[in-house]
Amino acid sequence: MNNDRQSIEVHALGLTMVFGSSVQSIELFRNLDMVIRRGERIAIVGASGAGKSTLLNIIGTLERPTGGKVLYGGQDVFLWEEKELAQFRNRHIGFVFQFHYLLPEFNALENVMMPGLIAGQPRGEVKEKALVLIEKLGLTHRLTHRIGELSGGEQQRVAVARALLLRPSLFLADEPSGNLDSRTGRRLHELLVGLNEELGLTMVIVTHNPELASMMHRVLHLVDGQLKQE
Ligand SMILES: Nc1ncnc2c1ncn2[C@@H]1O[C@H](COP(=O)(O)OP(=O)(O)OP(=O)(O)O)[C@@H](O)[C@H]1O
Repeated sequence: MNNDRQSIEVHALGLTMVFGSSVQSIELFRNLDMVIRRGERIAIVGASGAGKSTLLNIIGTLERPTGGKVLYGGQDVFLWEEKELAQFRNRHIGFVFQFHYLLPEFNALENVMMPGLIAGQPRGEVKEKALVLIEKLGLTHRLTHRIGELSGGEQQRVAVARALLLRPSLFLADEPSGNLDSRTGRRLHELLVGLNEELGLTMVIVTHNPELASMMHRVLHLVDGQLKQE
């Protein structure tokens, strides 16, 4: 399987994030910069509440920062209309969350196909791509199982396959192994590293798991509102 989609370099510039009112507010970060180069795998670590998920959501265009910019290939994505941004996100960014948000009323195959169908691609082509990914992730025997009939590790692999369907420029994962037992978690970690090495998939992963962090090219520690390289 080739990754025919060019990865895009991503720059976060001067990010500031403040929640709350002028009376009571929490500042998560101020003037934070980050570069994600093509083909890199990066971990973001830090204490609970430091703002890791918020930072990942901003990089993934799911949340708008209070200040600063996120550039994809030089383009300031937060200048776009919400609809345009949603299309860009679906097309270019693959997201995996700790609680994967799969659709329980659909089976594994249908869940993996969903981003392709949302993007308006022909059903036959989408199905073909989904089947290749499902096989790669070792889930072929679970194709027609509904989400509730799959183990936690299988559900997480379905979420990874779904995130990869449109060959994203950037793969983001928030605690992907957070609710898995250590053996299943380890398998998922190896799978993610393999996808990076094999497909050149650029990835940023928020994790509390030291083993997963140690498998990344760079570990960035979010502390006192700044990223420090370990
Ligand atoms: N929409 C919001 N409104 C107000 N406060 C928020 C909002 N989103 C997050 N926060 C606060 O910002 C802080 C950072 O949250 P975030 O989830 O980014 O941290 P985290 O580093 O990912 O934490 P954890 O490791 O526990 O998941 C928390 O104190 C949280 O309550």
